[in-house]
Amino acid sequence: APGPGAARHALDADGDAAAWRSPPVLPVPTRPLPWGDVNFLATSDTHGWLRGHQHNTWPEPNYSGDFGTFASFAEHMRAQADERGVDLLLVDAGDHHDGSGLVSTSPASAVAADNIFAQLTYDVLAIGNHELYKYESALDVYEHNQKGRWAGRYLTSNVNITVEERGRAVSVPVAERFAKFETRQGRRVTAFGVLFDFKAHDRNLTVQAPTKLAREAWFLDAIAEAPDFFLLVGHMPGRGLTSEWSPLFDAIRALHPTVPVFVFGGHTHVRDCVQYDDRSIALVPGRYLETIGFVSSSLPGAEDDGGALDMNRRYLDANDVTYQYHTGTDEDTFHTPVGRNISSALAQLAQELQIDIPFGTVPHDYFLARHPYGHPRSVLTLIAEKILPEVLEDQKRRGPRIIIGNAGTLRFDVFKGPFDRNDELTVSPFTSAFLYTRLPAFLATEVFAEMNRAGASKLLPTTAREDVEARATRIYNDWLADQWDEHVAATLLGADDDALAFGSPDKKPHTLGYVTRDACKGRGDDIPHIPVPFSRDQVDFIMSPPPDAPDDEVVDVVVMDFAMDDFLTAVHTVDPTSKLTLDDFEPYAEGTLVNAVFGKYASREWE
Ligand SMILES: O=c1ccn([C@@H]2O[C@H](COP(=O)(O)O)[C@@H](O)[C@H]2O)c(=O)[nH]1
Repeated sequence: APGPGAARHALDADGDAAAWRSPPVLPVPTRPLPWGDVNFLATSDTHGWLRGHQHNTWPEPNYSGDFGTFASFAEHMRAQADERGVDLLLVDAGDHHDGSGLVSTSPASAVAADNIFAQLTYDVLAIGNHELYKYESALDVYEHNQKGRWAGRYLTSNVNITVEERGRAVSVPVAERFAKFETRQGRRVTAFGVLFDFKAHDRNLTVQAPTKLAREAWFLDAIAEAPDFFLLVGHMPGRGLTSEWSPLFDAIRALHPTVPVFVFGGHTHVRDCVQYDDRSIALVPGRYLETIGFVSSSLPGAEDDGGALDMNRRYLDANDVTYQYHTGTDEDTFHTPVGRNISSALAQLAQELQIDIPFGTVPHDYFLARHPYGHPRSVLTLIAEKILPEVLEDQKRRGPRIIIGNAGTLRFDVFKGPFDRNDELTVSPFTSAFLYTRLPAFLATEVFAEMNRAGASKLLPTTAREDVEARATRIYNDWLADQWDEHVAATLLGADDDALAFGSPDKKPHTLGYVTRDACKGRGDDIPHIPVPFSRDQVDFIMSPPPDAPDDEVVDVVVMDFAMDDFLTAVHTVDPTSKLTLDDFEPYAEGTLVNAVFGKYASREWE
């Protein structure tokens, strides 16, 4: 049976009552978790998906558990850990903001959603880049931390905020810089919370590069004494050339060659795992409350020979079938009071925000990345060719125009069936506005091509590493593309997907989902899946169809404000003599933000 969230749109998939009567059947896990002396449950990049995934188009049902059922799961897991005499810690690597109606309706709704999030006790949390695009978001984290929302466990080792204290502006850590605490089994932990060297943050916020953090006197002081293990939670990738963990890890290893180090990353939205050495493990637990990461490890005994520890990981699909299998519970015994409270608080918040009222009914699925840009069922094509040209209206400017925006503003698929404000904010949560200038049509088209050639600058975790696979969206897309290409190649070769079948024909995958290849031993995915189709032909920027005007005609060129710096850079690359600056732009369709264009279109075209 699907989780509670799946029911809401049970009519969506086929638009008839049959879908309601036969909700998707989820596969049951078959491998118990490999518990160790210390165990972790990890989330990251939840982006407000606290009500779980509510549509029936696959692979959505895999992720139908809401944050309340996750809380019930975590509580049962904690109780199991106590019974076994081992530790279980909960960690989260940031990016709570931007992504659903709960967190993206307004700053106040994001605060309310985070207050519900905080009903589940976490051991360590870190901040993400989406908490820093707007000063107010970071200020909220700062103020609620001061009021004890996360009980001293929200760690911002390298992120400061400028606030007013006694009439003076001072730069202070957004929350705690580090934490030292004891687990329930009495193990001493030293923990940090780190963000990658993020540049696109708002004013009055500071992010220190992890390389610099690793040289800070306070950091060296904090790691001087050996704990039973180090816990590094942070919003950055776990491995590859992009990994920014190495300076911190190296600083720890220089002092403590054998103390276990557990790293929990995020930002890239992938499932990933690597061991830096045989006493450390780094895990990235996906995105959007789709995946719960599980890590377990043996710990050195009294007579430590310094040898390898037994470290394991598992990626759990976030649904009630998974949760009940791994806790030996059933529908009657699974839900805990905290879990139920969280689920009903989320439902009540959604009701108050009025995000479940449909604008219209989508005739068929549109996918963010299953089709190439230009395909009629691509969300990118939909917004560029249909939605923006139709709903972006400026009463004073009726002439020909070209509209350019960043594809990163679009975050999810649009599914067949009722389309409501929650769906709208899910696909496009950002409050980007539109500005226009006047340029020859051919120049705008060339600038658009140059923007895609250069790529979106704001995706770079570090500007110094432009030439590597450092773009978070690219890492996620490449990960999906590799899964799909491998599946297609295997199918063409006539292989029977044995690699995915967990060695047994009756366990052959039959549902779409993630098929993870990472750098840790054994199989990470709890459930074997068939990968989701993916097209590599994606773009960083989208453009409306050029107007029916001569190439050299000067037209309105409308640009989404978030893409403005990349637009101006591209203008000066294409035409080095251009003097165009931001001052040459005026507001266009004032008051229309990108997070409201889908709803407008749905009310008109999908009613
Ligand atoms: O106002 C905004 C803020 C961000 N974006 C885009 O979001 C992604 C980054 O998101 P991650 O979840 O951290 O990967 C990037 O594509 C930004 O361009 C935006 O469009 N508008």
